[in-house]
Amino acid sequence: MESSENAGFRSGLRPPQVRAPVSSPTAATSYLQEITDSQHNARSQQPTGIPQKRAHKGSISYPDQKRKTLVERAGEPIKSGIPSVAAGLPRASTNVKGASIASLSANSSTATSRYAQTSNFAKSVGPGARPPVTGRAPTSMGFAQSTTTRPRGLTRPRPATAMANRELEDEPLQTNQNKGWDVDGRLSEFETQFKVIKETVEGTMGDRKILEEAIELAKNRASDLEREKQRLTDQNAQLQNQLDLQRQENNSLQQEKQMMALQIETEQRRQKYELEDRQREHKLEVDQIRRDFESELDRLKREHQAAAEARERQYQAELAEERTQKSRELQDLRSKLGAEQQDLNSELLKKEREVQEMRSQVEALKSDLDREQTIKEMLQQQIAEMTATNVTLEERMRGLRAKIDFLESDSKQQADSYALMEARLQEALRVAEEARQKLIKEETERRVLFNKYQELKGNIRVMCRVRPILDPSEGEEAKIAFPDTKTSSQIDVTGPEEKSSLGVVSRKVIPFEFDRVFNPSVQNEEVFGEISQLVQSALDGYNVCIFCYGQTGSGKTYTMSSPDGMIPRATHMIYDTITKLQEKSWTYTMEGSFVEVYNEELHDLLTPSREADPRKKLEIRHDDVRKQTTVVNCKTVALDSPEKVEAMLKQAQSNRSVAATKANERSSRSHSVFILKLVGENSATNERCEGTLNLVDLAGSERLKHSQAEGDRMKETQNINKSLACLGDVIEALGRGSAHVPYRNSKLTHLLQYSLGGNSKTLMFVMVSPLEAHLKETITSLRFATKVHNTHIGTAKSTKKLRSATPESGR
Ligand SMILES: Nc1ncnc2c1ncn2[C@@H]1O[C@H](COP(=O)(O)OP(=O)(O)OP(=O)(O)O)[C@@H](O)[C@H]1O
Repeated sequence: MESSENAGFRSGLRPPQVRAPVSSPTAATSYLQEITDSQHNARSQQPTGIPQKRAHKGSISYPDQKRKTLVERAGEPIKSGIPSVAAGLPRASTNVKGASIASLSANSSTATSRYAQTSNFAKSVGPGARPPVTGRAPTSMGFAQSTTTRPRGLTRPRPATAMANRELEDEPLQTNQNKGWDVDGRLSEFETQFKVIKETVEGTMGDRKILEEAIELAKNRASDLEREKQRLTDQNAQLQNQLDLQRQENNSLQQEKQMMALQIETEQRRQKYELEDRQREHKLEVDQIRRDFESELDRLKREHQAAAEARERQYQAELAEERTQKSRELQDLRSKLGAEQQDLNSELLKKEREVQEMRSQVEALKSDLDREQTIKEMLQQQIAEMTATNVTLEERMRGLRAKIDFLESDSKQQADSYALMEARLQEALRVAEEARQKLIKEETERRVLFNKYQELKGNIRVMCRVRPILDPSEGEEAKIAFPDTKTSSQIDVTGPEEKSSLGVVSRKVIPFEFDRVFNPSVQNEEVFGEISQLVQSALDGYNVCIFCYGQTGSGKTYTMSSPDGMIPRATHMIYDTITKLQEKSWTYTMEGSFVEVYNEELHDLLTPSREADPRKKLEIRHDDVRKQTTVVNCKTVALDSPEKVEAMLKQAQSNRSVAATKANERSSRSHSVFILKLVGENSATNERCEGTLNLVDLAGSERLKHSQAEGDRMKETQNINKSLACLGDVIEALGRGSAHVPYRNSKLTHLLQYSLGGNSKTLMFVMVSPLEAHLKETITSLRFATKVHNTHIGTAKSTKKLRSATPESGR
């Protein structure tokens, strides 16, 4: 549009009018559809289908010419190709695609006049001659020129009328005289042309109507769009208003924010000043308080010093008084002690006499026992002889029976002889039965005598064992002597170096006496020989407890649990005895359990810790009637073969190893208790006995101050020391015959309650290291053992009793 306008102004001519080309009727619809697009686009572009009149440089515009009358046009020379004019005119439908609404309306309003102005027909039939048009656009209108037979370059100005034309073209008219003046022909031609033109005009009128309708539609559309535009403009204005409002609001908020920031800053400044004031005040206050405090402190110090001096003076006076009083008391005590010592010496002499008496009693009992044993052997011999006689008699009887059968005679002699034989046989059987009964009785008596003998030996016995040096690298050997070679009951230990008040260094020999002392060369077999009598007591229905006490590495585990230690040997002995006792009508059941006391807690050594149910804690239950102890939730194994004992020991050992850490062997830090329950029944005498054998491997007895333990290790050591001290207390209380024995003070003594009291036999092994480095611990252990050895525990009682009376019980 812009370019075409500029072109128009440059030429100084009227802006060219857009001319809508005539298109087919179907194009009208698409025209309407594209109006909207075209409103904008068409302004800057020339629609392709619209031929545009452009003002070319040098071209001439002619004023519109007045339409000629038919008479005027009749004078013009006939132009061939008129029908083609009709073909070139706009048809019924008009293609206005791409035209702007403004140009369309302009075109539509001038359409008719333009046709009138520029139709070829008008040009061809118009009176005035037109100057030749060179470079004219090859529009549909242009073909009018081709209607002449003349060449293009020879065109001349046309005459204003047909007549003038004729004069101008005189020469050619003369050559075609016959043709040019045929008026009728030409009239009829004109009429034909007129008809054609009329038709064309009518068609054009139709087209015009259609175009007007289209224009109307376009106008409506334009007004719609105009309204839409108006609405959008309104909306836009509204939005603009809103935006303005928002902006205003934003501005006010910004202002508010600035105000707030200002206020905050002011407030902060105010608070800062206030804080500084407060700090100043506070500092002043603190200074004041400090000054007050210092003066108060000085005053108090002075007062305190005065009071302390007064107190010191008073205490010194009191102390002097106390000292004189105490020295008086000490004198009294010394005299009292002298008297008591005398009493004790006399008591000791009395006790020694008692011991002598006891020893003679023991001797007597020993001879009784020997006598009984000889009787027993005699009886056993008799039984053997009787059994042999019995066998012979039975053989003879069978022979006689055979004879009887053979002879089949009823003779009196034979009958008498048979009766005699029968009587003899009966007599032999009776004697044999009597001998068996006597033997059973003897066994019961033997038990009573044996246990009496045990009781006389003391219900708590202490034995000492010194282990050999395993390797020379272990260190220097302590000076330990075994002077009593006859009874093997003494051990002399040379104590550490001592400095007298005169500066003389000496070493004391400390003698200790026990029931038996085993030197390093003694093997487990011999040791077991000494304790086998206690195992027998357990089979006889007593509660027996065998301890191993001593410092770590002194040989406790070796003595108790090594493959040939006390536990396997005891169980083997029990199996052998049980088998032998079967012929004396005794049947035994044996059950074993293995527990550990660690940090005052009980653990089952036969259940791996990963399988143990943490909710089921081991609990100690005592049966006061049966004098028996059971550990609830603890695994108990029926030991019906020696292999089972071995398997049980192995399992206990492996479970104990799991609990051990690399640094600390668990066996040194816990007490292990092997509990063997023995229940025997005699079908002949209806006797029943229930005994328990406890084999205890105590934790290392080293003192806390020597072990220099810390943390968990310290806790362990404290627990060990506590339980060992409790064991000593219990034994002491039992020895004193105290009404209250503090069994419950430790787990170990609580567990062993019925194996440490009146109804029990106790053996303590005190294990000693042969090394000089362990001398102090050795002496401590031996002193503890001596204390236990000096304790006398009340007479043990067997749990043996008769079962409820049965008809045979009188036997
Ligand atoms: N009579 C002995 N004959 C030979 N070797 C022995 C004897 N007594 C102990 N031993 C050995 O001495 C070492 C320490 O013994 P043991 O482990 O029995 O000591 P412990 O007192 O049980 O120590 P812990 O308190 O750590 O369990 C072991 O190697 C053991 O084999």
